[in-house]
Amino acid sequence: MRARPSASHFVDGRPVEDDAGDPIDVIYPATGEVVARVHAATDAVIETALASAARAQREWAETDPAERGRVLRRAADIIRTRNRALSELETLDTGKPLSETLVADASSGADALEYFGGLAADVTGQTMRFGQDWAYTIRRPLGVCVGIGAWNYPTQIACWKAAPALAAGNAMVFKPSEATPLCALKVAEILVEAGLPAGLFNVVQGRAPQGSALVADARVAKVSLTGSVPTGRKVAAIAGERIKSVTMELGGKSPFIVFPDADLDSAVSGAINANFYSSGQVCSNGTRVFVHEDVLEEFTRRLRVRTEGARIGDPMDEATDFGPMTTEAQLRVVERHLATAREEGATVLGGERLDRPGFWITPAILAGVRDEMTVAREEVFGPVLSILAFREEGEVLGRANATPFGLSAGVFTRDLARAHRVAAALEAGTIWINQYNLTPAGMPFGGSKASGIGRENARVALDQFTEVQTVYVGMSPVEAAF
Ligand SMILES: NC(=O)c1ccc[n+]([C@@H]2O[C@H](COP(=O)([O-])OP(=O)(O)OC[C@H]3O[C@@H](n4cnc5c(N)ncnc54)[C@H](O)[C@@H]3O)[C@@H](O)[C@H]2O)c1
Repeated sequence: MRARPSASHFVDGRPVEDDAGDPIDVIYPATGEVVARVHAATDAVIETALASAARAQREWAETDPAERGRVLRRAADIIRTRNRALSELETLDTGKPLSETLVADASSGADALEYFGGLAADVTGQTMRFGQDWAYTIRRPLGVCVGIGAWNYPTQIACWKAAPALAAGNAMVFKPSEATPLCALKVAEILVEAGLPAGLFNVVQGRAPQGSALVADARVAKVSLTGSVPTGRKVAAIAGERIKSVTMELGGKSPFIVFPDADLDSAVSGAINANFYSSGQVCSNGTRVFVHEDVLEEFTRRLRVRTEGARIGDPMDEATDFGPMTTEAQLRVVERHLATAREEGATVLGGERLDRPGFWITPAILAGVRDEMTVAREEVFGPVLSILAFREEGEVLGRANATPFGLSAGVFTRDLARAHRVAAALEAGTIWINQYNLTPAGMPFGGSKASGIGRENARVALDQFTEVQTVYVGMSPVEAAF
């Protein structure tokens, strides 16, 4: 199986190759086969991308916002008509099963393009009065923005960043993860096909050096990163030194709380989605599953039975619902965490390496996990669900919040007052009540504490790709002291 992009990069409206850059092999995680090869961007490619973005952005900012919106909505329509091919590419890039990618990747990208396409003509300022004088504000695009992606949702991440940036009149240079370089190239092609002028959305490949070169460039006004906390610290430091604004979508160790009155089957489904979807490679996953002592045994029993029913196999078979890890390195991280959890006293059910080519490990349920164990403190980013017992609401809230992360949280209960009381007390950017991991384009998504700065999606993302310019209007003669 081969994926063969027409070139490594997409710059100034067309595919661009420069094989002087370091090679990056694209590996299909289900088999370990090399399916394509791209090259990291050379300085020349980065220069062309930034120069074309800076040039194109000036005109785009002057374009009628309604026209900008039409381009994005046309791109959304094209993505939907090609959903199957794009989903197969996403599966090839990430190893996620087609049963997921057909519904959650290209279509989520299309949702964002459609949503921000609809909002493009509604970027408005305010007016305010000061006696006879008054002032008004204009929301202006920032200029050239850089997007840097993680490997778990390559199409979605590219679209979630491009859509608000472009709707607001910015240009973007996007660097996908080196592990999944293919999907963003398709997004770029489709945007141009939909009528996006050349230079407004460029894709350049590479690793940390290419990412940091983009962030450091004086022409870049803003950086939106999806990645780990350590990378976030580095990227925010480069941006901070140069006073650039940032959106940081980083990692998590989110709590998922099951009260004794919860609909237990629904809570089990929620926990499965919050831990095993995309083989657990989801930033917002609720990996610390706090279960009330009264329902602990029954919850664990149902969870085990359901998890044993997971159909693990060929990701291209639509009947499969659990695929491999995306990279061999991440598989090793998961194995290391499982070994440490065993040493620290957790009972590990599942989590077995499958004897076949590719990066396969079965879903793991860890029982008897305590707060101080490594697996309860560090992000694993794999199919590892930790069960922790609790007794009281106040106790579980304290434990849930005792983490440097603050991305997400989940609460399962039938008690309305408790659901909202607990949600209000949780230190997390996104909280689901009796649901988990749903992220419609109209809902702000992002983290607090070490999990991030800023939000993606919804109107707030548009605000964060613009800045406020204030104009004060004097209506009377000016007085002065002398
Ligand atoms: N909050 C969210 O929305 C969200 C979504 C998906 C993934 N994530 C997080 O992403 C992580 C997994 O993804 P990953 O392993 O690709 O993350 P990563 O931090 O290793 O890499 C992310 C991106 O940053 C680039 N990069 C690495 N070092 C850089 C540097 N010094 N300067 C500039 N760019 C640099 C990488 O090449 C890659 O494109 C997890 O921590 C996960 O929680 C967060």
